[in-house]
Amino acid sequence: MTDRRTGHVILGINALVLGYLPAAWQSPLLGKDSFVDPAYWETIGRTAERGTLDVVFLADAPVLGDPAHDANPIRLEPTVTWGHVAAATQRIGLVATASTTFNDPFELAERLLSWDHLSGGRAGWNIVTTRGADAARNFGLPDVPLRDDRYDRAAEFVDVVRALWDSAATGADIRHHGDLFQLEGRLRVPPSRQGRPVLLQAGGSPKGRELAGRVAEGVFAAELTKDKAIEHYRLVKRLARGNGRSPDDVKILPGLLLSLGSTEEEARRRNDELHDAGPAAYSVQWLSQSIGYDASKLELDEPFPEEVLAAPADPQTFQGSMGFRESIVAQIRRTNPTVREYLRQTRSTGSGHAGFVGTPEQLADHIEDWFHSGAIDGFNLQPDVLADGLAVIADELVPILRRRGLYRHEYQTDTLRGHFRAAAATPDSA
Ligand SMILES: Cc1cc2nc3c(=O)[nH]c(=O)nc-3n(C[C@H](O)[C@H](O)[C@H](O)COP(=O)(O)O)c2cc1C
Repeated sequence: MTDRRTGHVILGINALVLGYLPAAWQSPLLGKDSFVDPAYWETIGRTAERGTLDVVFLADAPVLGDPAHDANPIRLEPTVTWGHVAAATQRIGLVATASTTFNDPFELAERLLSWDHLSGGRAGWNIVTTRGADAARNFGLPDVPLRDDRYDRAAEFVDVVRALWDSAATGADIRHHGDLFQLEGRLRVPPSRQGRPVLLQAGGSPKGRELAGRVAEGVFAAELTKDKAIEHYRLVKRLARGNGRSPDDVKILPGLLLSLGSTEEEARRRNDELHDAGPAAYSVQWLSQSIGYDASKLELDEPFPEEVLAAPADPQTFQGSMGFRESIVAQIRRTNPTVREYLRQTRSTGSGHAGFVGTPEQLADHIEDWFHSGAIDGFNLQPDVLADGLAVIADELVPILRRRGLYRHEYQTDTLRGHFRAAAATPDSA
């Protein structure tokens, strides 16, 4: 029996530009330039705000994506996109992903705090270390640094950024002489309405979770099953406590891939049509880059060989996300499907992120179940096509959650940090 929590869930939207499925661009609601159209992005912000959602989020990497497994290979830089949307909205939180491997802490601290000012205190930074050699080559490197080196840099990078944000408040220079960064000085940007941007983290390896426990106020996670999500939830809350923080200081927001319809059949038909309209090899390519093995070489009507599921020989050099890989392998081990069955089932169960195909009422049931089970503080929802999927969330899902006492009727707070703090407390069981 789970203890019934009081308070509301957190609802984010991981915009993924046009939607999480590669065929999203074919929607009749979109033009060929929607992804660079200011009006498209204003509509995303305003629709999310109409639903009193907490935050819109942009995952990102500083590289042209591979359309074989990236549904949105071309995209604008997130802080610029959300800078524009901030001017068209008043309450919705705005989270941009930025790499600690391919940025400079002073420049990023200044850019994020400036944007936080102009958004009225609604900015958040999703901390990632970036995966894949393609991004590295854009910065003159043959490959990304080893995973632990990336996270050692991330840890020091974040400390420098936070010290610089402190200097904005104290007016005192910082003198940082660390292993990776040396700087003396202070920011020229004053503190924002919420003081400083909210810190989020995405990355499920041990060092990723360690960083989350120490500094993150939000964790964008990949959890395919409720029991693994509960495990992850309790781990990060424990890590926060271990760093002298309240478990309420960090909110856990797994991603959820969505295809919604007015009936389950309609939702399934929409999901199938979008998958069928996309590249046939997309699911195989996504799986291959997630587990670090060319899945097209596997026997379709056989289960996954153990050597494919076993942990990467060297996690330091594994090019994907350990967080995604672990969630996929746990999902496969649960039902031991053939490769063909797995690729088919991922249409509804998701791969990397959990999937959901159904009605807004059924989605509210799912959210309520995971929330009261202590598996989440909210979800980072990822519609198959944003152009219409986001409106269903704002206009149909939110009213259902409100009737159940699970969501705000109107904004009571006006900063992103305020939205997070207004959400339900961590259950005692966590
Ligand atoms: C839910 C989730 C979302 C992620 N989003 C991004 C992203 O937008 N950009 C990025 O470069 N890495 C992203 N990552 C990967 C990591 O943040 C990071 O890049 C790192 O290199 C690999 O993370 P991990 O091995 O700790 O999972 C994501 C990972 C997870 C689990």
